[in-house]
Amino acid sequence: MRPKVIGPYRVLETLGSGGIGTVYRALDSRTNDPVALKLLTGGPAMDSRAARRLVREFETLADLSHPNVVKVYDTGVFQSSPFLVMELIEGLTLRDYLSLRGEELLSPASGSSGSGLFRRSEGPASSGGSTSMEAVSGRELESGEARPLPFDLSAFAEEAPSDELAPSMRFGTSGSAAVLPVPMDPWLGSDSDEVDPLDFELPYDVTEPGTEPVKREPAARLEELNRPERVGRLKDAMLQVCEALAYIHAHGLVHRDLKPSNVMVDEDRQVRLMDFGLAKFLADDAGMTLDGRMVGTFRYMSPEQILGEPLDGRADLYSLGVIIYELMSGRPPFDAKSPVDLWHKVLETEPPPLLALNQRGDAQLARVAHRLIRKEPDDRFQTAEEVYEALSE
Ligand SMILES: Nc1ncnc2c1ncn2[C@@H]1O[C@H](COP(=O)(O)OP(=O)(O)OP(=O)(O)O)[C@@H](O)[C@H]1O
Repeated sequence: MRPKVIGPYRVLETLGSGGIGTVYRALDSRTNDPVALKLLTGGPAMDSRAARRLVREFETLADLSHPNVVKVYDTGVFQSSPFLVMELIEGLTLRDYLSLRGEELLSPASGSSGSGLFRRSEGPASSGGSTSMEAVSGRELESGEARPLPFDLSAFAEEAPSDELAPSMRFGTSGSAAVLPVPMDPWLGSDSDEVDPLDFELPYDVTEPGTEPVKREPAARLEELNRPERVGRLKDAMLQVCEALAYIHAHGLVHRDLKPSNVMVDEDRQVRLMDFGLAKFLADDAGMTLDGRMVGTFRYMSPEQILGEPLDGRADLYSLGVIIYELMSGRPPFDAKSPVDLWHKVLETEPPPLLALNQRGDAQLARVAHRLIRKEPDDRFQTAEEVYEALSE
């Protein structure tokens, strides 16, 4: 049941639930400021002493300050569960942000009250305990995590990429990507303008032993994934994630659970990295919680994280590569029915070339993604700054 009050915070509604806790919209009764409060009830069971110890570790997060990293204001313990009080982001998760289309945003339903597109309905808790939502008009967002939109959706209205991306967006002209040259080498890509995209053969024969079979999304879906405005948003969001990662890595933190739902975009299109550092605090050095559960989301985990090896920022860069790959092709580089099969694939096989899955995909993003998901950390980009540069070229 939703608590009414947690410390000095008045709980107003449930924003969502994940593997390690539930996030509430709350009000700081001392200042009347709205906040997001994450109550960690889904991690390892702990007594209040262990919770207090964890809270002391969380306090270091409050010292961090970066425009692309969600601000942590306060921490505390509620009924033996630690909680974090954060900046409330009035926005969307990355996946939902990318899936929005101009005509939906500009429809009369999307009034500034934000009540037009979706209405919240408190349903029975799903396996993850998430709040269920009901689409009132328009379509449900891609992730199925529809939530009331507290701002005018026209803030995300589609514009021609060239107008939209310059000068406020930080990537170069190549970023706006209409139809992009198809690379000579589907593994690495090439920027050659001389290759006719339509002449490109699907590289079934280039798949190496142990390579995942090429299973493409339907053409209409690929067209949607390649909408220039969407590609522009993806690139800009990735650049902002790089800035956030560079900052947290410089502060000795590894995110360990980077995935699309941990990236939020506000109405000014400013990206916030969420949940950084939590995984580390909840895990011991081998990346396991006290009850033996692995910390992190399997699909985005690097080989070294799967193997329980010591991690550095390059593990986050691997996760970033999986995110780009998935958001470009509509499917993750490795997929399996069980975690063990998935780990086997991540450790042993090569993913299909992105540009075989999505022939008209953005070659620059594809090259960056493939370099990021190399199995050996030494073979990847080594820092978030390097990724930023590669995406800005
Ligand atoms: N600071 C915030 N401001 C606004 N909404 C937030 C904030 N933090 C989280 N949320 C919302 O709450 C939802 C649940 O967040 P939570 O971090 O618990 O889950 P998750 O990231 O989906 O999964 P997991 O915790 O397993 O990584 C998010 O998807 C997001 O929509």
